[in-house]
Amino acid sequence: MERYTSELNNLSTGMLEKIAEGLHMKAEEMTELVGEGRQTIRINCYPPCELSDQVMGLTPHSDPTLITILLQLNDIDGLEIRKDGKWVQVQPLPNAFIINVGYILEIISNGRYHSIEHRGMVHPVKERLSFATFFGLGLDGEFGPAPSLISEQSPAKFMRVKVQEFYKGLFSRRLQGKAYVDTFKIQQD
Ligand SMILES: O=C(O)CCC(=O)C(=O)O
Ligand SMILES: [Fe+2]
Repeated sequence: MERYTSELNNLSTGMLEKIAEGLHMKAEEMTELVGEGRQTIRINCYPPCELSDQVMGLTPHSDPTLITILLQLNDIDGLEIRKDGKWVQVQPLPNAFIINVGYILEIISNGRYHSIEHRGMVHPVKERLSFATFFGLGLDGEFGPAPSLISEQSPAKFMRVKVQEFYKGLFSRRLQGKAYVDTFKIQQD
């Protein structure tokens, strides 16, 4: 477990560096924004349910992370993402991770990356297990769109927010689609 979490930490750091490069952010900016980051893990266990077409395992949401690295432990279908308004199944591939973009990356990238709305469905006869490793921010400090991505032509689309307030606000509301990120949007006219 210790090895898994530390390897995944390296993987997420490497991915965030590449994402920063792709966004043409200043090289150190992502490292400074993320600091030591905050890694948390959730193991999801969805028992089988005969009425699988009438119940939900995990309600639609986006993760409060920069990125989430998801492992479908026993390769059972169930993860769905919302694409163009429709729910699309994500087929588990053996020995492959699924990377989800979360709210924090959406805000830091000033909306260039979109957090992905997803949900967990249950299987009629098989138990489903998934292992989610979340990469968020340490509780001190604040974050907002990366300064190097903001200009007169490309103004900030999101407000800056204290990390603690961000998490506090999140946990005081119901898990509900992507609505939370919208509360940080700056109205453009
Ligand atoms: O079970 C899954 O595949 C998704 C889990 C998930 O979205 C989460 O833990 O945030
Ligand atoms: Fe999730």
